[in-house]
Amino acid sequence: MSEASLKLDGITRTFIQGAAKLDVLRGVDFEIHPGEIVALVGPSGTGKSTLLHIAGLLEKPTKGRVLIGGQSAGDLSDSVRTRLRREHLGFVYQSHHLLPEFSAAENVMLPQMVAGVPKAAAHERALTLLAQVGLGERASHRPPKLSGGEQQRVAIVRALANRPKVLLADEPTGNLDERTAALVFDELLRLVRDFGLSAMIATHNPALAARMDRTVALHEGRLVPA
Ligand SMILES: Nc1ncnc2c1ncn2[C@@H]1O[C@H](COP(=O)(O)OP(=O)(O)OP(=O)(O)O)[C@@H](O)[C@H]1O
Repeated sequence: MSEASLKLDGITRTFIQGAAKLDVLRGVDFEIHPGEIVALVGPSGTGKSTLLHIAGLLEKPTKGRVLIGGQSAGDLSDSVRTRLRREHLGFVYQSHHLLPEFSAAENVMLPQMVAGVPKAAAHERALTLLAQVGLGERASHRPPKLSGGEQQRVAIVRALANRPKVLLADEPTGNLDERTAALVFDELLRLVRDFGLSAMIATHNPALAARMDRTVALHEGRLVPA
């Protein structure tokens, strides 16, 4: 089988709060292969967000290694790690985290410009991506003028703007009503499949989990098939 897009090797994460010690992750070993879409489930508080933050290089594990396309992130300087995150990983949160003072297109342009894409090319790509989620006519609108579903669509294409290899998403439709959530989730899956990405998506919704290629659950700090 080809090399894993994302590999977690013996990941542990312990939080210390005063005298209390909380072992949230206790040795997670896991691989996502190119093009594979994995649902991450588990009761609230089992560590799904913590695991996604570690996999997304937003947080460091207490122990263990994260390998992105075969490269171990822990061996890298902060600046190279940041570049690896920017070039290989896209992240979608439950809340859209769009900048309200910028238009939808500008929100999608920003990560590209930070990565050095010229403004005109970033604008063109933003418009192309927004059109792919039915927001071609709304590109110049600012987020407060968009519906919740539209805001989350913008957040999804923003995460894809720099052509990541792996998309990580934490309850990406968790703030939407059931019908909108189903529509936005359809679009998310369609883009991930069309672009040939790997993805790990945390969800509390069994119907959404069932639409992914496989499901893993966090149980007592480890990932187990579900
Ligand atoms: N920075 C932190 N400091 C201390 N404890 C933390 C920190 N971040 C998370 N935790 C604790 O780690 C545990 C796992 O939290 P996490 O948010 O990863 O769970 P989750 O499975 O994503 O939950 P939910 O489904 O409710 O979003 C919780 O008990 C949480 O309180």
